[in-house]
Amino acid sequence: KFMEKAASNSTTNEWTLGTVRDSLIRQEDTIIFGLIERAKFPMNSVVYDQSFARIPGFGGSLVQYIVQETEALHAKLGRYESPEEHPFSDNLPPSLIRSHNYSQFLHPAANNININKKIWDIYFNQLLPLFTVEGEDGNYASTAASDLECLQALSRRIHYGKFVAEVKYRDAPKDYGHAIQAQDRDALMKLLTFKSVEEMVKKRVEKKAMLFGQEVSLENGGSKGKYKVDPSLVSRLYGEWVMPLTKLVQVEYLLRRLD
Ligand SMILES: O=C(O)C(=O)C[C@]1(C(=O)O)C=C[C@@H](O)C=C1
Repeated sequence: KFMEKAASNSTTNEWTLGTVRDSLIRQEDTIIFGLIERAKFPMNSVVYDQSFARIPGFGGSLVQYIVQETEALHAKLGRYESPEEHPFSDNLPPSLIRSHNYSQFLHPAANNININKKIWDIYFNQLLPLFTVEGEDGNYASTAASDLECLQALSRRIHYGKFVAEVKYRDAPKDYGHAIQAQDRDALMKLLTFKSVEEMVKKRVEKKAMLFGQEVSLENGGSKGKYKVDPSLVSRLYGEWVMPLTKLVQVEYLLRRLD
């Protein structure tokens, strides 16, 4: 019994509910800084207009182009071999470098879960109009690059649900096992939800948005309640989209956990 425990600990010692939550907390910073950077630019809606781009040999918009080309470059350096990374593009080139020996913490079914299409739609149709002001300033490439940063940060955070789910499964394999065998989404959702944690997350990201997005001045007083992104919007972003999607990834993963 003891040996069994020691052996299982040695393969999982870096992954606990505490360490995966620490990573989610750190990723909040990346997401909020990304939004602050994007909010520097107005909407620049031509970036999303397929008929504006007219790039020879490419039918899509400027943002589709920068995503496709950047992901192709990153794929060549093995970015999407990491279990924490998920591309938005299909048909990426293979990695040109020696593979890193990533720890086999997740069940192999994790490889088949990628909800980036959903993240893409929500980001462009619902989030962007909330975080940017109307208008055009011509900084199209910077705008598109900044969208890609936001998309990557959101995607990484949301798909991190796979790690959260695996930790939770290992902590309570019997409870989860029953719900998985029954393929009961609602029961899984109930098991993995911690309302009090969600409330804390929403409060913390709001506070971070205040701190990171304040005007810094050497004169007394400093920030006069003017923030680079609206802190209550960041809290809403988490409550309405980021956490629900992270939970969706957890459910999708758990449903396949015993395959
Ligand atoms: O911290 C957890 O337990 C998670 O599953 C992560 C998370 C989140 O997305 O932040 C999602 C579901 C829980 O209800 C609480 C928080």
